[in-house]
Amino acid sequence: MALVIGLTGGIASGKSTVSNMLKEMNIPVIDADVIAREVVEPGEKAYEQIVEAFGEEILAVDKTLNRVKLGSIIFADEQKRTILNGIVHPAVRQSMLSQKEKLIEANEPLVVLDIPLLFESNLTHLVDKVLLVYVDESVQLDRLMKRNDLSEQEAMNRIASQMKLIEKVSLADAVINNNGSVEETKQQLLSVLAFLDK
Ligand SMILES: CC(C)(COP(=O)(O)OP(=O)(O)OC[C@H]1O[C@@H](n2cnc3c(N)ncnc32)[C@H](O)[C@@H]1O)[C@@H](O)C(=O)NCCC(=O)NCCS
Ligand SMILES: Nc1ncnc2c1ncn2[C@@H]1O[C@H](COP(=O)(O)OP(=O)(O)OP(=O)(O)O)[C@@H](O)[C@H]1O
Repeated sequence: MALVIGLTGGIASGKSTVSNMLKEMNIPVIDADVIAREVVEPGEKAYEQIVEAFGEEILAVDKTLNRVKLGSIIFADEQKRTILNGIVHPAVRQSMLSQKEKLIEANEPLVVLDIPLLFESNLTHLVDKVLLVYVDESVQLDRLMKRNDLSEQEAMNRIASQMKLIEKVSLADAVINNNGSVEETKQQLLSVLAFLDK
């Protein structure tokens, strides 16, 4: 029986950092953010729906989505975010589910689903255990502003578009505290994997 772990957290909390460690251990990771990019490529159904809903002004010159522009719209406006989610999320869910089934059929003992909005979108039924990558909000804000080159207000809008990380702690089966160094996070990951496998 495969164990399916849901890896979640908040924006810039360190999910990719942890998922890269898992990949280095040859553990398969299905990444919702990667799939969310694939399903909005030109020619895909979700791409057409987004252009219809948001207009050609959210396209770059090469006709791909201008993600910076779309992000600045949807993180500042809950209604527009709900519209985008309604277009993208069903396609992401379907693809994740079929990738998960394929890995289980291939007898992988451990499969990880990296889903930032696991709790917000009520997707816990897709996984056996939930692993949360937690950081304090001040660390999250700081890392997000630096990584995405955002103003404090823009970064705060993005954090506010998700459930607070502190509220996710009590919903998770295990928590990694990523306030410290990357090496400290790796040590926590190793202990958590041994614990979740029991
Ligand atoms: C708005 C978009 C174009 C911005 O693209 P960008 O390349 O700047 O960010 P990226 O996709 O890498 O997402 C970074 C992080 O933002 C957060 N985030 C993204 N979308 C959302 C959302 N709709 N609600 C809350 N948080 C979100 C997640 O923590 C995610 O890990 C893009 O995030 C998007 O299409 N979002 C809608 C789909 C979605 O919900 N994706 C998240 C997981 S399915
Ligand atoms: N322990 C750490 N110490 C210092 N910087 C870190 C640490 N962990 C992650 N970072 C940095 O913080 C930023 C966010 O980390 P990461 O991209 O892994 O988060 P994420 O949860 O995958 O974000 P998102 O879902 O928004 O893409 C990155 O720039 C990363 O290099």
